[in-house]
Formats: sequence, structure tokens, C-alpha cells
Amino acid sequence: MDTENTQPLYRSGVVAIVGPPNAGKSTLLNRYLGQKIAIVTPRPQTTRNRILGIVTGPDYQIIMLDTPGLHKARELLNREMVRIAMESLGEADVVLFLADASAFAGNKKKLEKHRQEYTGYLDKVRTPAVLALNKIDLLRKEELLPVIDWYSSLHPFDAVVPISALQGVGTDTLLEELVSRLPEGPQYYPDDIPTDATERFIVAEIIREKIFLLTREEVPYSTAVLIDSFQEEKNRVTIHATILVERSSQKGIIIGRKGQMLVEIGRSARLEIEELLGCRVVLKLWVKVKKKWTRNEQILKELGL
Ligand SMILES: Nc1nc2c(ncn2[C@@H]2O[C@H](COP(=O)(O)OP(=O)(O)OP(=O)(O)O)[C@@H](O)[C@H]2O)c(=O)[nH]1
Repeated sequence: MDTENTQPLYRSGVVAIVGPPNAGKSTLLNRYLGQKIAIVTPRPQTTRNRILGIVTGPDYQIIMLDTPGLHKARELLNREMVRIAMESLGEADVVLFLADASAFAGNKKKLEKHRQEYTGYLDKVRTPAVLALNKIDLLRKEELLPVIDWYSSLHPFDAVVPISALQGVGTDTLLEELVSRLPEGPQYYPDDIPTDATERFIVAEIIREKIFLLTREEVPYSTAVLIDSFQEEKNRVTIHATILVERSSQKGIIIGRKGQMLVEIGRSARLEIEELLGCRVVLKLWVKVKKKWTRNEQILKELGL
């Protein structure tokens, strides 16, 4: 008997998630991974590096790239973020363009302002592209249709799927649409590896997320976290990390009155790191002023940018 035809087709490849800042790219990736790998905050441009998540199913493996939001970039750091996002386009088998359907719904004028910006990079896409319109939990049905129409006019998308990454609505359909456009290929990674990011990287990201959540305005954007040491002992991991800021006033904010802010950043980060690593964690944080680090190539390199 010919067994070859009875074997289900195994599909695998790279899906690059691109789109404007704050669309919910990291939330979607975490949902598919079933755990938090990419940090999520209510503020735009939190994701700086490219984060790779591996979603494995019975007959597919998607290597998902969560990229920094595409935006107009001025500083070297921001230019690097956009470059990373654009590079991902070139490596992708399928591009997933994710947009926030609730942003500017009912305001076509505001949407139009972004047309050139979006078509600028969508025109470079040579692979199948799927459009996902996120945050539909914030919209009424009648508000959604004009948004679908507007985004569909930007590019000949192969599929359009409204979703709520937060609530898990439409995300299974989206996954099916993505998988069906992947080429036939092998399983690249074992079943139980959700990411190629190191524990050190995720730990630094968790600390950065807490800074984003606890401080205001430009402070988190001027912050980077460097892991100085990561020492595993019997039932405990001791981590020393430095928080870089650009100005001494920012250092004051991160430390806070009587050190309260730094204690809170450390406490909330430690709890989450303990969950990630599954053991007790001692977290020691330092704050250091490094003027203009966002323009310093060496530091950006150290941060993997
Ligand atoms: N209501 C609602 N909020 C969502 C949904 N998906 C994401 N969010 C929220 O939107 C905000 C941004 O989500 P992220 O996942 O950090 O967005 P991102 O696209 O990775 O952001 P960047 O770091 O700027 O690239 C967070 O506050 C999320 O909780 C959704 O489906 N519904």
C-alpha cells in the first residue's frame, strides 16, 4: 500500500508579526505560546528586540517573530527597532499584519494619516500576508466593517481575521489561516521549547516591563536593563541587574522617595521571575546614569539590538 499519501502534511516556517505600536503583537504571541514570553504594557513601543516564539501543533510548527512596532524613527535606538522589524519581513514565509481595530474606529481622517506609513512597508511584502484586526472586544459590530474595508485597501491581503488577542476570540481561526499558508517543512524545534530567548533576556525584559508599568512619560523609554550576573545555586537564583537611565533626574524617579520605587520595581519583577524560573529569586538592582545611551552603538549591541 502507498503510505505516503496518508501521511498528513507537516507545515512549518516563519511568521513575522508586524504592525503599528501597541496593536497587541506581544499579547497575541503570549496567547499562542500559552505563557508570557513577550512583555505587555499599555504603552506603545515597549518591544525593542525581535522575540521569537515557537508554536508547535500536531501537524505544524510556526516560528513567530514578534517585532518592535513600525513607527517613524528618529533616535538611533528607534531606527534600530524599525530596522529589526523590516528585516523580519525578509525572513518571513508569511507576514501577519496586526492592527488595533479600536484605534480611530469611526474616524477615517485619522486613519488616512497613516496610509502612507503602512503602505510604505506593506509594499515591500512579497510573501502571503494575513491581516488581523485586534481588540474587537472594544468595538461594536457596525464599527468593525468600515475598519476592515479601510485596512483591506492597503494591500491585497490573503485573509482578514478580526480578533481579540486578550480574550482569545478569533485567534484559532487566525492560526489556521497562518498555518495553511506555510510551506511544507520539518519540525525545526522540539515540542516543548516556546522561545529561543534566554532566561537572562526574559528576566531583563520583565524588569523593564515593571519600569514601564510603574513610571511615567519618557522615563521608561530612556531605560535599559543589563543583567550583570545570573547565579544559580541549590534552590535559588541570585540576579544582579543594572538599570540604565539617561539623566540623573530619571535616576531619582526610578529610585523614588526613600527608595520606594526601586523596591516596588524589584518586588514585582522578582515575583514574576520566580514564577518563570520556578524557584526562589534574589534580585539586586542598581541604577546608573549613562548619558545618551540610546545613541550609543556599543550599549545597543550589548542589548542585542
Ligand atoms: N481590549 C483589548 N486590549 C488588548 C488586546 N490585545 C492587546 N491589548 C492591550 O493593548 C496594549 C498593548 O499590547 P502589546 O501586546 O504590548 O502591544 P504590542 O503591539 O506588542 O506593542 P509594542 O511594544 O508597541 O510593539 C496592552 O495594554 C494590552 O493589554 C485586545 O484584544 N483587547
